[in-house]
Amino acid sequence: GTGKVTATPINGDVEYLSPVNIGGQTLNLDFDSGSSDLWVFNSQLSTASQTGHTVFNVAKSQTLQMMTGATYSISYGDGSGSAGNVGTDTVNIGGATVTSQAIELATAVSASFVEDTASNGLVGLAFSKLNTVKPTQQKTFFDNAMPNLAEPVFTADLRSNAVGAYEFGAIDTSKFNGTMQWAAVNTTNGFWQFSSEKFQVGDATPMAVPGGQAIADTGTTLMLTSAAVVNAYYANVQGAVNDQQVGGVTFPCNSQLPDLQFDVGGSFMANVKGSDINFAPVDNAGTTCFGGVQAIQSNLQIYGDIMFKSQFVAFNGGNNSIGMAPHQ
Ligand SMILES: CC[C@H](C)[C@H](NC(=O)C[C@H](O)[C@H](CC1CCCCC1)NC(=O)CCNC(=O)[C@H](Cc1ccccc1)NC(=O)N1CCC(N)CC1)C(=O)NCc1cnc(C)nc1N
Repeated sequence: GTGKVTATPINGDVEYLSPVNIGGQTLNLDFDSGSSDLWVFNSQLSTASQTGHTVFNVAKSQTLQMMTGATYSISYGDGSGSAGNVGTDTVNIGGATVTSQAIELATAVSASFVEDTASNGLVGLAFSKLNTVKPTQQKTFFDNAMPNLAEPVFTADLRSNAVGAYEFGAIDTSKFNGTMQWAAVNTTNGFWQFSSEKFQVGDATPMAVPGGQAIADTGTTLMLTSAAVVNAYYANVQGAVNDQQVGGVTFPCNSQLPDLQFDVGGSFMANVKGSDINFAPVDNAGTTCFGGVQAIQSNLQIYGDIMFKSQFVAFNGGNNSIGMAPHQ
């Protein structure tokens, strides 16, 4: 079978939310190809933590079965996290259904999750080896769904300030231009990781990237790479400054940002449109804007939503590869 759901950008493309049906109850969740836990806001949480959220009511599901003694605890790159207990239930994502999916039921969530009332949890779509359930690690929705999918794939069609889609089991060729190009994924770290050894602005000399590895992460808002690449890119932008106050590079909102190409698997260069690198204004007047490409101190670069807004991406769990093509 196949399954398709909308991916709706929230608060200026900070994240994308999709409807998921769990035991008959529908919640808007954040699909995250950078982690492997499916966890939800639920009726076990304190009333304070539930404020403003749609929660999964554990009493109302006819099919929820608690997993005795199972717990989870996860922390994310931005310092947020959640923890709780675990059950299994039927999960239906746009028609793709798993009858006994591990559902992680938060009994504690960090403040940033409480404040982000649009999101009621995450669907982890990285590799199951990263799942945090103890004592028995659980499988992701994609791993469980794969045997019944028409093709062992899911795709991310994320749009700038417009509704896009996640699809399981098929690659909709009407959603991208030209031929999709593929690269091998290294699953050692549990991420959708591929080699990405260089960047290029226009027809300037390509810039090498130390470590030369990247992950495709729908759960990260920005595109995070080496400081050297960031500085070389914004050297092309009049008035760009590294503003510690704001926490990264800003520039005049009316700047003409150049496109940025990045290497995928050493086999092709994919393009990020300059317009997608203008992430958002930092001031009310909208004169100074925050860059979508920012520096990270890590030998693993993180290509987040900024990249997905320029590239239609296919994740192939059958042969562990990643496909990219410019959006239609
Ligand atoms: C099993 C763990 C799993 C693999 C985990 N994976 C990740 O952290 C990557 C994953 O994709 C997570 C998924 C996020 C988590 C927060 C909620 C939204 C989804 N991504 C990140 O943490 C990347 C950094 N965060 C982000 O990109 C958040 C995402 C967000 C969006 C909306 C609301 C709130 C947060 N957005 C921002 O920081 N910004 C948006 C606004 C802008 N003005 C600034 C940048 C990990 O590596 N954890 C190890 C880890 C733990 N602790 C730390 C400190 N670092 C770590 N790497």
